[in-house]
Amino acid sequence: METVSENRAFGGGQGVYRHASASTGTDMVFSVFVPPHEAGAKLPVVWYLSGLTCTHANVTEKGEFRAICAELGLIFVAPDTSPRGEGVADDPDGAYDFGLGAGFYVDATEAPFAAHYKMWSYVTEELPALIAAEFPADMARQSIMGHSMGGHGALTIGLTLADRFKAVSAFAPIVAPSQVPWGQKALSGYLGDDKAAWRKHDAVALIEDGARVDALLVDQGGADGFLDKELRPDLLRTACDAAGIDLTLTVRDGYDHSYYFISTFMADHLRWHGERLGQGA
Ligand SMILES: N[C@@H](CCC(=O)N[C@@H](CS)C(=O)NCC(=O)O)C(=O)O
Repeated sequence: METVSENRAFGGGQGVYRHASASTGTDMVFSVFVPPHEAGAKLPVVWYLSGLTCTHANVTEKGEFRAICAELGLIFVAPDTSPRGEGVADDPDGAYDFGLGAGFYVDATEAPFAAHYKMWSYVTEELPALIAAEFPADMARQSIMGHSMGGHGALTIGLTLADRFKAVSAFAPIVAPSQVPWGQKALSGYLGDDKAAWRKHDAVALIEDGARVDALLVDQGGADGFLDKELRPDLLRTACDAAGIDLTLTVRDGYDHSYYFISTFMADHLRWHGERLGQGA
């Protein structure tokens, strides 16, 4: 692992790191905030998965998570959203919603994407092992959150690995990719036409098929331009109600899809995670 940058922040350290990923077969960059802590202490880990077009940098620079993570003693990890570099296939038209910056947190099975687009394995296996080895992380206390495509990632990973994550939350998530244009394009492109494979990467379908968590926290901007066509939190509401999952879904009037929205509600989400990770209110 190579250090790209390290900066003192809120008494802790904000780092950006690069490593050669066996999952993707590319170099991958991620960021980690380590709050101030006593020597030898192990701290819980909050995973943040980003949305379309993002790298680790968007939330790292605009997410406003550090003060609350320092207060609560939470490590905050932000991976990239796709493999990148020479030989990595992109959307044939260079569109923003598929290919580079749009890995959708799946292990692709379709050529040419299967060669490098292994974001599920990267985020659920390889990067956690690296975090456990290199940072003062208590891997028995992890939680996951994300935005938009990253909200989809947080929900699907949190529902699938429910024993691993003590809290799952999302900002403006894609909740049912099988039913919306962004998701249909991505899942068909990465996984092919087998809809059974899609269901493992669709939060609403996972819940319909029996996946369970005790509770979910979702905030959604009421003025988000993607709300009705791509995000559809109503579908998550229906699925959670039918399954008995305690979903706290709040539509925030006037807020859009941007980091102005995310940063406004970041502290609320991290406090909710902190309570469930044993780090106080
Ligand atoms: N308007 C964007 C659509 C994609 C978008 O809104 N991406 C969201 C995640 S789905 C984001 O976080 N963008 C980066 C940022 O706001 O910093 C574009 O066309 O690039």
